[in-house]
Amino acid sequence: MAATIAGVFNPELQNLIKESKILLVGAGGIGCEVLKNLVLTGFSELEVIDLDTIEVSNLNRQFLFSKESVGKAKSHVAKTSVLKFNPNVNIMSHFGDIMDTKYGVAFFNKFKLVINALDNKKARSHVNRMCLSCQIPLIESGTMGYNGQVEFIKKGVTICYECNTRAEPRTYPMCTIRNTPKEPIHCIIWAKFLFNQLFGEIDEIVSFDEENIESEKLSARNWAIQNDYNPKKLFKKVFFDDIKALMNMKDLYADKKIKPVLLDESLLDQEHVKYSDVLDSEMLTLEQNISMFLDCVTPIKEQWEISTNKCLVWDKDDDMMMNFVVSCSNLRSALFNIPFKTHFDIKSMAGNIIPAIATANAMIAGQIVIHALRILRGKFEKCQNVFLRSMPNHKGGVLVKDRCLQPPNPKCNVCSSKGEIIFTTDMNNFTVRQLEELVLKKKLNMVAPDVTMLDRVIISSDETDGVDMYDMTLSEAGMTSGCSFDAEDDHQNFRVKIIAFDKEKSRDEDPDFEIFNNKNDLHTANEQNNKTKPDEDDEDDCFIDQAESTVCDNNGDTREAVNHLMVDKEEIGYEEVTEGGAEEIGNEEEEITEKISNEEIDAEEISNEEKLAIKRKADEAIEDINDAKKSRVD
Ligand SMILES: Nc1ncnc2c1ncn2[C@@H]1O[C@H](COP(=O)(O)OP(=O)(O)OP(=O)(O)O)[C@@H](O)[C@H]1O
Ligand SMILES: [Zn+2]
Repeated sequence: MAATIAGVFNPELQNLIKESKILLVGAGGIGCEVLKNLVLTGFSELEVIDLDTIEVSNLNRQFLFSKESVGKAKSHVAKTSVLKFNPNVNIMSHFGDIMDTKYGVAFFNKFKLVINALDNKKARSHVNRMCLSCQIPLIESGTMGYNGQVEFIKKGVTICYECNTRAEPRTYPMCTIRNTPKEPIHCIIWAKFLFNQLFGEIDEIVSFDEENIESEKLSARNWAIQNDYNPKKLFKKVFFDDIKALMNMKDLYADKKIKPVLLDESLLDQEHVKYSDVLDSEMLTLEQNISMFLDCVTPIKEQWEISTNKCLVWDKDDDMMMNFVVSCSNLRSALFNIPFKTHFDIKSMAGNIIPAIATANAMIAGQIVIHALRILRGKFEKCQNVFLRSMPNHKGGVLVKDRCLQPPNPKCNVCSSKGEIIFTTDMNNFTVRQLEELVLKKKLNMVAPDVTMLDRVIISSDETDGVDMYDMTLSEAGMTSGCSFDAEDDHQNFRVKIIAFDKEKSRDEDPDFEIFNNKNDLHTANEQNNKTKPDEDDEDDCFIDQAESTVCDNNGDTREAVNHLMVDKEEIGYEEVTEGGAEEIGNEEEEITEKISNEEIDAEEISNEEKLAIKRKADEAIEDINDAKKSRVD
């Protein structure tokens, strides 16, 4: 393989590649690409873990899987497929959840490097903590549409995954979309899937009872063709019969609050209800949604019949396609007791659903392996974060690199030793169970938390301890405003001191609890009348400011400008694959910088015009990086 081909890598690196044990977490879109790259690069000691089985919808980009492998464990099939590239590689595949306590410190300690190719924040945070605890370098990655990033994390050297607040993830589990929608967006995604099933490229199967999912004969498309896309029959099938089938799957809704309700049968025969005079910003009634659905099926079917390969691409600017998604998602909402949305809202929400792009995953996976090689050689300083942009920058590049490693945030609850957070809630109503589920597990990403207050155990991860205070409120459990307690997760080697304040809920819409990183944030929040949550842009700005301050020093404009240009230079010279190969910059500003760094000219001697030129270039470069960061994927 590549590592052993003379001239590709030096003998020392060849050995490192052969001998280093690597853990890959996730064998999905990015994971498949990474596994293939690792094997083809010559890595020979690999373990891969994934908790999921293969779905039809994975096949378009997770190329290690084929139709025959649908339903099988991703990790096992991925292993079998890449062994065909090189049968001499030692790969162990695990079909399991990386958060399972059986993958503890002893498991992680085996690895020289861990690579995350995950799709959720909780698992990412968990692996982050495990790697910090075991002092193992971690490569974190993600893509969204054409965007993506690769981040290097090492305790004491870089920021960790949790050093900065991250936007909430924008992906949705398929089971929620299929069976237990809770929000309008779940119904909108479902409606788009249904559209694809009937008229487009089939991705997820969202309709028609589960037993027949694999049966081609009863696929939604074939059913619709057999019934000549009769709108009324389709309406009955999707919004009545399928729901009855879902309701019969007792286990699905056994202990959940979310259960579908059946619509009134008389709606099947309702007269046409006019909706053309309803503005896009106004809400349609249930009856209007039904009429809209019945009206749009036939025109779309006619478009589909004459389309290339009989395949339509959903387009938010096509009135009929838009009406289909509006009516289907609102009808689905009616079944699950979810508020309707207006045409206008649905258009913007449906237009923002971002598809996974195979080439973005491939580029990110390539970059992951380049980082892996640097890490093995101990060249951490070259592992700056890399961002994949959706549009080329002014130099025609789509991959941009941070100017330097981001140092750890000393206030981080996870990687700094001073983990302390402020927690406010209504202590007379908030229960110990809510503290465990909503705060410790959901918000703070713990897996098996223990809570002690003044040596008294309030929550124990060990059932045999017999501690059961779950139904008590925090007050009943002995907490008072201003008290502090320790929450820890031994498995993650993560502990944090929590200072709790009692805060009565004055309005229904107030949150059940809030978390602040320090007292100042709490005070600011109180001052702003609880409007605390920074929006996404603020977070990004914060992040970027921090990055800039680590590079610029106080030596005045010229130095700053030159520093900025260095970024530009590195970024343009995205040639590091060749490790120090010549860069094709060749512009005036570059020559000046080189002269300065070679001490051929004194920085002070640069003319103002030249300074301005440098500054202009630098600003463009910074803008590029900032643009890329704004689309950081979680
Ligand atoms: N806790 C976990 N333990 C093990 N594997 C996990 C865990 N959580 C998620 N995964 C796996 O991570 C993989 C993520 O891949 P997925 O394809 O969804 O996203 P991706 O690789 O980021 O790319 P894309 O979204 O483009 O497909 C999935 O196969 C999923 O099963
Ligand atoms: Zn941190």
